[in-house]
Amino acid sequence: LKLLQAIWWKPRMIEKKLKRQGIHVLPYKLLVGNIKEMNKLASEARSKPMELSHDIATLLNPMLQKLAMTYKKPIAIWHGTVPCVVIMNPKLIKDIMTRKFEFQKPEVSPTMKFFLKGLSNIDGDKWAMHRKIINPAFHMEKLKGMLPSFMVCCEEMVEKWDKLLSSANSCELDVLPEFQNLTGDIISRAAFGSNLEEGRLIFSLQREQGKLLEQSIFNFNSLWSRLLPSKLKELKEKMMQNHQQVRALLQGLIETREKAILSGNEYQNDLLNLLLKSNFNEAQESPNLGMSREDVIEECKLFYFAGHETTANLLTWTMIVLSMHLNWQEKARQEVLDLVGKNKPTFDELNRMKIARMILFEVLRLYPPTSVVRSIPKETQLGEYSLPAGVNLTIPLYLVQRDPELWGENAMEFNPERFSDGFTKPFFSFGWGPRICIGQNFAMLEAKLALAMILQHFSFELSPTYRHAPYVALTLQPQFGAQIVLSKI
Ligand code: HEM
Repeated sequence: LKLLQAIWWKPRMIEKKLKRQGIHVLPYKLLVGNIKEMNKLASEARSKPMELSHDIATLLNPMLQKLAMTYKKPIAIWHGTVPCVVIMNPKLIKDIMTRKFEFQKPEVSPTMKFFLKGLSNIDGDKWAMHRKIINPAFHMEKLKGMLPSFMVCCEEMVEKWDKLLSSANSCELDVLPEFQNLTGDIISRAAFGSNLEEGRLIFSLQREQGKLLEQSIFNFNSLWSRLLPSKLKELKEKMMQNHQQVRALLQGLIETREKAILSGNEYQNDLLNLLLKSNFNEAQESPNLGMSREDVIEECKLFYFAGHETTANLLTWTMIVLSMHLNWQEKARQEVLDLVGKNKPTFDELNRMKIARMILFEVLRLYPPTSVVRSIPKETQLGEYSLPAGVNLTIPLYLVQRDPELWGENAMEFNPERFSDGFTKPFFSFGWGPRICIGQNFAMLEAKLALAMILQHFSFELSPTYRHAPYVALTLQPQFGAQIVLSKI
């Protein structure tokens, strides 16, 4: 009876409640919901070659795109037995993202829950305390102190690319793995600058952990693996080994740093140090406040997951888009050369790079690395809708930020001028409200620096081997890589 209730009766009841409020609900299909047909339509769309355009929603999720264009109100689709209400209205989106205690992070698989416990996956008072402690580490003046670390990593990448061009005028390069290495290295240095070797080891283990987690989600969702759990068990054992190794390394680092802070022996201002100092200050106010050592370990691990792939994708799409729009590549290069010539850009000079900033925001509008999802543990009012408990809310940023009603008839076009006066339209690529991305200034600074240094040294265009195929694999990536032809300037 319980099973029947979960897979048939409850979905039926929710469907009725949603329909009564004028929400268009796709018919519920026992157990699988609409996932199967959604995936089928997406793989059909992907099997055809796509022209070089920014109209990518038809490729990412053709079913959702059609529904969103047909029904201007919220619609609901089924992820298995879970109803997902798709929200496109910016007023409702801001409301959801502002009411942080009512609209919470959704339940993830038990494996994800065990291995990812940091800021982005916690709620309530614990989240508020962690956010307060971590915030100071990402303040602008702290980021300014991290710029030399960012610079070293970018210089290493530019030197490597220079060497590739030492015997030829141009060369082809898939920039996606290049930027994954760059942002991984930057976050290692920024987080554990004074213990770089351990930092790199921690993050290479985290990288492997990320891949295993991705596989575990796939396996967890597949019915066969749940019936034959040996594959899942193997994955979990490997993940557990990595988890313990990372924990031991971080514990050692934290103990040494804590001793140094207490004895007044300052380390340089990397993220770990800033976090520990802020935690000490919090604990001094009251012994009940402050994060435990376990919490600090989890937050350090999260920096890597949250900050590495997202920024690598931003840089990758920027290279692709600037190869499609050579006039903007030239404008951005001119700005960099006018401001700094071939010198290393300073923090203030980077802040003055307006065209680079406009380009990065326009790329983030069209190619947001993630979408946002929330759950509601109890019946909740949202605008005119009363949403029943158990419903998830999905905000597909790649659709919202292409909506012609919000962004104008030319919403599909790449036009960085939209951001010449800052944010005049609803822009959610870094989230919104109290849970807005804590690392957004960090990401923008590293992306701007990397872009400026690339523009100083190279011109680039798309390789004939590049196939435009945006694809969601946890984050939005080019499915077959980002092959670019680089030439030296
Ligand atoms: C282009 C790069 C990035 C993008 C597009 C991005 C996007 C986002 C978005 C959309 C959220 C909100 C998710 C939600 O509300 O469900 C978020 C949260 C978060 N991001 Fe980023 N992010 C980027 C880079 C970074 C970096 C570099 C770091 C750290 C070094 C970082 C750390 C975090 C953390 C810890 C959260 C959780 C905040 C909270 O829940 O309070 N992100 N990010």
